[in-house]
Amino acid sequence: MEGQLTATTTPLHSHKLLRRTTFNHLYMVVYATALLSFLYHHLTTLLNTSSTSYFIISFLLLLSDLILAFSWVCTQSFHFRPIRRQEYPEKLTFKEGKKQLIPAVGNKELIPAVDIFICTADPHKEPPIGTVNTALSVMAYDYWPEKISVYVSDDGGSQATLFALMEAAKFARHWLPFCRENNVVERCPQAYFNGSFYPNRSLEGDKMKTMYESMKVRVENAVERGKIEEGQIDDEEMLEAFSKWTDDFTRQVHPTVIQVLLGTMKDKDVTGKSMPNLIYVSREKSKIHHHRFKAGALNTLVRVSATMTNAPIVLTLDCDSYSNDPQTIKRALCYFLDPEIRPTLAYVQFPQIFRGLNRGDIYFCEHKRLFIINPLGMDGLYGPNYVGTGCFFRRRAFFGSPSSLIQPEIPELSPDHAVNKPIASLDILELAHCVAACNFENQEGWGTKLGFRYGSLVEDYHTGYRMQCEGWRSVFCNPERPAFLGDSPVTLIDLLSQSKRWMNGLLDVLFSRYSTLTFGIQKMGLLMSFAYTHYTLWPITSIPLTIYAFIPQLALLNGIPIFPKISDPWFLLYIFLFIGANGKDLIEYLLEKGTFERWWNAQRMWMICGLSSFLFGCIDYTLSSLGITVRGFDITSKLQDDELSKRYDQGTFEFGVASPMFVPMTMAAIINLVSFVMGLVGVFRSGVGNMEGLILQILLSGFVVSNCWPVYEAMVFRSDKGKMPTKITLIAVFLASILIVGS
Ligand SMILES: O=c1ccn([C@@H]2O[C@H](COP(=O)(O)OP(=O)(O)O[C@H]3O[C@H](CO)[C@@H](O)[C@H](O)[C@H]3O)[C@@H](O)[C@H]2O)c(=O)[nH]1
Ligand SMILES: [Mn+2]
Repeated sequence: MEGQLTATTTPLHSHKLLRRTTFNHLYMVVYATALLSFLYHHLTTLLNTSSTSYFIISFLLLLSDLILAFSWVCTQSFHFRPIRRQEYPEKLTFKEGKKQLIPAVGNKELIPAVDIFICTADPHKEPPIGTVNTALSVMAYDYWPEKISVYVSDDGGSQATLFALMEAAKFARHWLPFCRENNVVERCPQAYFNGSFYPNRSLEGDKMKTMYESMKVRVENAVERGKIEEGQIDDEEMLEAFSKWTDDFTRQVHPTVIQVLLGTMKDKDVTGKSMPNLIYVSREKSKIHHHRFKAGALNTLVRVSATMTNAPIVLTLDCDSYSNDPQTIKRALCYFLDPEIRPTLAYVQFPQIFRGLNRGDIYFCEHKRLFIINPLGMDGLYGPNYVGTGCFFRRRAFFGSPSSLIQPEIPELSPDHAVNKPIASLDILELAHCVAACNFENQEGWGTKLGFRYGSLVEDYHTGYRMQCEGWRSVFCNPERPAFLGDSPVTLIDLLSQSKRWMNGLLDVLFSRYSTLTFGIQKMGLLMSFAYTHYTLWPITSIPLTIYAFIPQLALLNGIPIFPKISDPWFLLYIFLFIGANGKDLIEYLLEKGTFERWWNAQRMWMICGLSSFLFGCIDYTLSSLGITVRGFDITSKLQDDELSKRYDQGTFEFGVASPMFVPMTMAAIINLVSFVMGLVGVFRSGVGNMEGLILQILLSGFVVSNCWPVYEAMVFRSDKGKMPTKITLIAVFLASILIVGS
């Protein structure tokens, strides 16, 4: 369709500095001064110690505090110039026909097409019905359907996923007009039929619901059987597609499968209107070529989509992040169409927001800092980091810096190439297969200079970072109504495995030649590179967290005072630093619509991760760097069983499996309890006066104990499947006793 989008009145967006900024600056000065005096005090203590054990303890504490202090310095980047944006999609108007006069205000633009990438990788951990819902929710965007193409990348190479998308294509013919005609806001069918929107029931709605439910059953059955039998398919073309799953077709080794399920030129919905394109892509896999996980999948989609539609705007989504607002494309366009920011704008990132979190969000899946607070801060600098899903890119950004376009190996892949053949034509399909093959990337470029970057398990963070180093900028778009909703882990081990993978990926970047501390500083200056460094330091904070979880407590048990006495003025400084950091954090959390309960759980998860996923991430990274182990991308499960969901909804921690990651935290729980109790006993026996030097250590143990409540519960009081496995408890008790006796 020809036509133009115009902004009738400018501007399409605005932003303002957050009111808290002045306070932030003031706080920075005060806290930094306190921190400096604290480190000075530390150093003098260290230099004045005579005994060796005392020296070792002081040294470890100084090391911890230096790491924490540097991490604090890095976080200040987020508070330096935080901004909040607003966009006005209603100001985008549309004029049909090329010749029509367009009001001479604002900018004129041909309606940009959008290629939407959805990644899935495992039909068992990521049920295809979820992918179907995500695909349907974006196909139903309030946008010109012929301008939308949805590409689903299936790294699981699963017949069930292809089958599910075939079903989605059929259902879409009814669903899209239904949404349009009824002005449905909730365009993800599962969410619509479950949610609070469905009460306006209608005959038509009920019919849709029945249709949806029966599709769901067919899809789930297909997953269960794992194979599609001939009888289930009547379409010739589809039969041919399924025939690619020969006996030697495995997830790790198989040819490319590309199937156009809907083509906008030929397929119409039940009311006769055009449909978006829907394309299934399972790239070739072989044992000789590394597939580069998600980044590899996305680069394949960049190329395949270039041959088929080559839209200037690309949206990346994980299979679980469905669209929650049909206006989202227009919202993103408010930035992409602005001529002022356009030349360097690489991407518009929406926050990751999760559905179904329990009230207290016990595992801190919400990641309010990562997904909301910090991006607001980076937005006032060069823009937020890319978080893997819910992000609109300008295709051009995959091909070199804003000032120098890197031409890909064939002209058809270039961002300015115009596709002028129908997507299902033989030429196009042949080329699409060629660029999806494993050996296509043998040439230099992809993953280093072109497309999504390789070399880190957090391809999202790495890609956004490298683009910003090249001179690209980004925008954080955080509308009132969440644009996307996703799934989060519901068991502790899932969360920790995810977090461990992230830590591995962050270390990949920290120790690469593109390190945020060297390359980053050169390319982007201190503020931006410190913002990025804040993340690469996450795994490293396991060092101070581990030291603080054991050393002061063991010293307390041995009656060794390591912090200032109550009567010492330095005591107040310690208290101030603790309360200052936590208090500021809490205020910020509450200002961004958080609750105290969630904040408390967030700081608890920080401790838990510090003693598990951060620590094991570092170990994992070291082992694999030495070539001892091989790392992979453990996909986060998006499944939930009923009993498990019930425990999760009640806010009960799920341990259940005997993972080594639970050992250090369980040991810490035990040691802190013992030292806290012994400390209190000491105070009762000999009075506060004689224990003056140990009070801070007792308080610290008490604080850890109050955070460890779920661990005690899981060790002692629970009998359900999610309790702490006895094996872990025994190992932890054994190791903790050795530490106590040996110290
Ligand atoms: O070889 C792979 C591995 C994963 N994926 C897809 O990657 C996405 C993210 O995987 P998930 O297991 O959900 O990881 P999370 O840790 O929950 O994801 C976060 O962190 C990832 C980086 O580690 C980012 O890619 C994600 O966008 C971000 O949401 C999913 O859609 C997967 O299907 C692939 O396509 N191929
Ligand atoms: Mn995920």
